[in-house]
Amino acid sequence: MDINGARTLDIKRIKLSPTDDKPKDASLDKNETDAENFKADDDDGNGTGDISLVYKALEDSPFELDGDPAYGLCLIAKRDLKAGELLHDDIPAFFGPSADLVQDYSTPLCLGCCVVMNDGNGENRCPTCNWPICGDDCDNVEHHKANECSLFVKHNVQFPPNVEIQPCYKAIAIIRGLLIKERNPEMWEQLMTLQWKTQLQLTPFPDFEEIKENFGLAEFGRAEDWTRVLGIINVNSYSFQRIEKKEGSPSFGECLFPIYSLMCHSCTPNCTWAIQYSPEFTMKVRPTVDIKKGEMLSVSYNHEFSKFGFYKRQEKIRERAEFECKCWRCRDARDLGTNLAAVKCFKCKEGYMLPEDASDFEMDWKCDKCPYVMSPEFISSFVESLYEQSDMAEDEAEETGESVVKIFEDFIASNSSVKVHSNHWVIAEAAHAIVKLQASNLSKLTLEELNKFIDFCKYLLQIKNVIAPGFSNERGMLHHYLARGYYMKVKLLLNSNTLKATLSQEEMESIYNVQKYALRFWKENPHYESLTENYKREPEYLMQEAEEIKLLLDGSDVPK
Ligand SMILES: C[S@@+](CC[C@H](N)C(=O)[O-])C[C@H]1O[C@@H](n2cnc3c(N)ncnc32)[C@H](O)[C@@H]1O
Repeated sequence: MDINGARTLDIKRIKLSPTDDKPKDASLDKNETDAENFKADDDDGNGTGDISLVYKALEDSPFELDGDPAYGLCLIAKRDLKAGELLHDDIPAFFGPSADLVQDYSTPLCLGCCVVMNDGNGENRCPTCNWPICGDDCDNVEHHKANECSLFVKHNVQFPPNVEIQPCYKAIAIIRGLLIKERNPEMWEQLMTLQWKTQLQLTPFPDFEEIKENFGLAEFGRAEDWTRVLGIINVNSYSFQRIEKKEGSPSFGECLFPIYSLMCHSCTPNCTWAIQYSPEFTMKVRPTVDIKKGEMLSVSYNHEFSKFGFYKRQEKIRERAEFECKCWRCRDARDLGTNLAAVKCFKCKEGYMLPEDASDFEMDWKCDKCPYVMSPEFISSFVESLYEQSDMAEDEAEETGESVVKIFEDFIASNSSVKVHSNHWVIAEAAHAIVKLQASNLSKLTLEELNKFIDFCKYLLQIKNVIAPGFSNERGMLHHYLARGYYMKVKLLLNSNTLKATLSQEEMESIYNVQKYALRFWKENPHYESLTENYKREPEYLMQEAEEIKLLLDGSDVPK
């Protein structure tokens, strides 16, 4: 029985009791969701709003609501979806600046566009309420005026209030959420369908009576509504950090999207997302691979999660998102066969150690060649110390005068297949660091260095092909680096008149194909429109370089 049972019963929201079902997120088997497992209950933080409003909001979209014992509510494809096609645009119900990365009130965030106000505009204030607004030309000043501005004037809330900057800005987002209650009761009711407590509930809610009092807003809203809106933000909001279109300072914010809040996370997602610049902060989502009708849509809630092997990743997700990830990759200790977490056996030094059952976080790790077992805590601290070692590469380079790239290469040589699997995430991270360091310096590399750079890109791609398939940012960026590395190699060979003797026509064609793929990635990337002019130069170089390779393929000369 699927969630439609809930719709016909017209219950408010569904609670899914955990079961032993192991659904495939790539294709949810509706028969696996059991009507007996659904019950309306708000105690554990599931929403209680009117779910029919969600169905209504989804009417024109290419996906629909479903439920699953492991994930809770989720979105599934209503029809086959093509990789790269743009899905439904979601406009935030509300958004707010996020002060997690700023120190104190000396660099406030603009209440309009969320930009960090530094020396140039740090003193600018809204003429009505005297709170920070970056300037008269702020794209989003109207959002501030329509929300907290008159409330602050009415209650004489002065900037800065008697709370630290992080809870202060969180309170602004909450206030904006609370104002929806009167302004748009239907949207409020829809927001109330959203999950508002994390599965693990590791962080207690603050005392909102006290915060309201300190803020000078003791009379505004009920403390339980403040708590509920904070919970909704914690579980569902998407954050952004970037350089706004106007050059200079970064902007930090978080947005609450009424539809995409229902999308679940996967460590090998089938969609990618981006938030456009202010004033709209529209969320764009595209499938990275073809998705079949009935399959669940998934994104990565935090792009950082994916690079880790399963154990470290699970730890991060528990700590940061406060749930136990049940995605198909997290149900496989071998990370879909990539062995991103596999550690060389300490005893036989032949086999690799992994737990036999990924769902049991506390299970001992076992060698695949001998009977040796080890506790996950021990393995985790061993891996952590290896990672710290590679993380010190830059400091070591500064101390010894050696090149950082050489230090990373030595780290890989002495640990890959020796202490950990050659695909282990600490090795892949070191290779990634080399690629990133050299990518901005390609024209200075020798042929030998370029060949190594190309090999590192290919090594990383064979991992990403599995854990981030299709038009993922990871694969797109790696194709971009690879294409640029190939181009520089062709240039070097051309300059030494050895091109024809070194690369066959077939190899040149495959270089051109990598360039075309990298260009397609840029064209279909939802992040592209959010790039500043500086970043847009990268795909422009790529385009010129692809034209040159095409000329060579056609037998024409290109400028040396
Ligand atoms: C943004 S909400 C997604 C919608 C949510 N499932 C619901 O029922 O409203 C995020 C929450 O969904 C659940 N969730 C999302 N992805 C999951 C995953 N891969 N494994 C387990 N739970 C997941 C977690 O409880 C998480 O806190």
